[in-house]
Amino acid sequence: MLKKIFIKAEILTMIDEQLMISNGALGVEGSQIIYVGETPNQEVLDQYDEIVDCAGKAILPGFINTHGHVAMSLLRGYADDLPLQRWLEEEMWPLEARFTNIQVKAGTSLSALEMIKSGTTTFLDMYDHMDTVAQVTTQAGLRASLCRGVIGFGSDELRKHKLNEAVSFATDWSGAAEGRITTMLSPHAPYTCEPDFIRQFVEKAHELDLPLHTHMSETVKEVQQNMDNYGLRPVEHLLNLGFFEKRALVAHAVHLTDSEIDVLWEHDVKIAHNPVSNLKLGSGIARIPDMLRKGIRPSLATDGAASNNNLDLLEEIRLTALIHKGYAQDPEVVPAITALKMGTQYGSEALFLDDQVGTLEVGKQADFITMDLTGPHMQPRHDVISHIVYAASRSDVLDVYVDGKALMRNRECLTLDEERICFEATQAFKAIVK
Ligand SMILES: CSC[C@H]1O[C@@H](n2cnc3c(O)ncnc32)[C@H](O)[C@@H]1O
Ligand SMILES: [Zn+2]
Repeated sequence: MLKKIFIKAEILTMIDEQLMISNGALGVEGSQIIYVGETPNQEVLDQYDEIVDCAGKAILPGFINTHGHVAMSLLRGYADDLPLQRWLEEEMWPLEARFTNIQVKAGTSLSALEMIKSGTTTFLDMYDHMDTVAQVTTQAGLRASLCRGVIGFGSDELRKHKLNEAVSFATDWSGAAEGRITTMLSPHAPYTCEPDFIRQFVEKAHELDLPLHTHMSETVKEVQQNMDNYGLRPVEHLLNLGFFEKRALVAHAVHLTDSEIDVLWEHDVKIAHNPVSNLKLGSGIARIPDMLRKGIRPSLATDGAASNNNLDLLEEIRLTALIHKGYAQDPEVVPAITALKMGTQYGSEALFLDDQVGTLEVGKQADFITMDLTGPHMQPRHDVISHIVYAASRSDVLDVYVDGKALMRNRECLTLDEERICFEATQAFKAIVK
C-alpha cells in the first residue's frame, strides 16, 4: 500500500493557466499528487496516513533549473570577472582537465545540497563523468535531465569516443532512479563542435528519440566567429544542421535578431535563460520580453556556480522580474507571476517533463516545496506571489519533496550529509590546485 500524506497550507495551484495562491491542501499518494483543493471533511482526512500542518507556509512547485554544470561548484570563486572565452580557455578548461570522478562527485554533491536547500527539485546538467553525476542525483533524491556535454576538439578518434560515451550514457541512464533521471544529447556549442560533428549528434538524437541541448548565441564574439567560420549566425547554422527539427533546448540565446526569435518560435525551441551568469560574464541581456511577446515560454537557469556564483533559482526568478523592467524601462514586461512560472512551469516544458512536474495538479509527480510566510519581510500577506518573487530569499524554503519523498524538512537535508559534503568539496578542490 502506498503511503498517503495530506498537507494543509497556502497553496499555489494552476487555475485556467493562472497560478493562484489560496488556503488549501495537497494530498499525495506514493509519488503522485491525488488531491489539490480545500481542506476536506474528517472522513476523507482519516484515509490519510500522515497529516502535515503547514500553517504559515506556502506550498509551490519545486524550482526547475534548466541549464548548468553542477560539478563546477568546486570552482566557485576561482576565476571571477573575466569574459566568457578567456574564462573558459585560460581558467576553466585547464582545471577541468584535472577533474576525476573524485572532483565530480564532490562538486555534484555540493551542488545537490545547495539546490535542495534553495528549493530546486529538478535540474539539467551538461558535463563529463556523468555516471558519477547520475549516482549522486539518485542518492540525493533529485530529479534531473542529464547529458554528457561534448567539446569536439582533438582527433577524429577522440570525437568518436566522446559521441559514443554520450550516447551510452543517455541510453543507460534514461528512466533511472525510478524515472527521475531523463537524458539528452549535447554537443557543447557550435564554436567547439564542427558542423559534421553536430550533425552526428542530431542523427543519434533522432534515432534514439532524445532531446538535444547546446550553448547558443551567448556572446557577440561567438556570433561573429560563427559568421566568420560558416557565413551564418548560430540560429541559422543550427537550423541547417537539423538541430531544431525535433526536441531542442538551447542555453543563453542572448544575441538574437527578430527573425531568429521567429525561427525559435516556429520550431518550438526551448530556451534556458541564465540572467546572473550572462551579467557576470558580461555577455549581455537576453531579449526575454520580445520572446514572451512572441509566445515563447523561456525557462530559467543558473549555469555553473563558477559563473554565477550560486545555484539559487529564486535569485534568477527575482532578477528576471527586475532586470528586464529596467532594461526596457517598462515595469510591465515581466510580471512577478511570469518570472515565477519561468522558474517552475516553463522549466518543466524546457526539459520536456511538463506531463510530470512543474505545476501542482492531480496526476502529476509530487515535487513541491514549502516556503515560510511568517517572516517580517513577508508581511502584510496580501500578495504571496509578489512576496515570493520580490521579498523572499532561499532560506525561506523550509521543506522540499520530490516524488512525494521528503529531501529536506524544516531546513534539514535528509538525503545528504551536509558536513561531510562541505569538507570533501574543499579537499577535492585542494587536490587539483597547487
Ligand atoms: C563539456 S561539459 C560543459 C562545459 O561547458 C563549460 N561552460 C561552463 N559555463 C559555460 C558557458 O557559460 N558557456 C559555455 N561553456 C560553458 C564548462 O566549463 C564545461 O567545460
Ligand atoms: Zn553552460
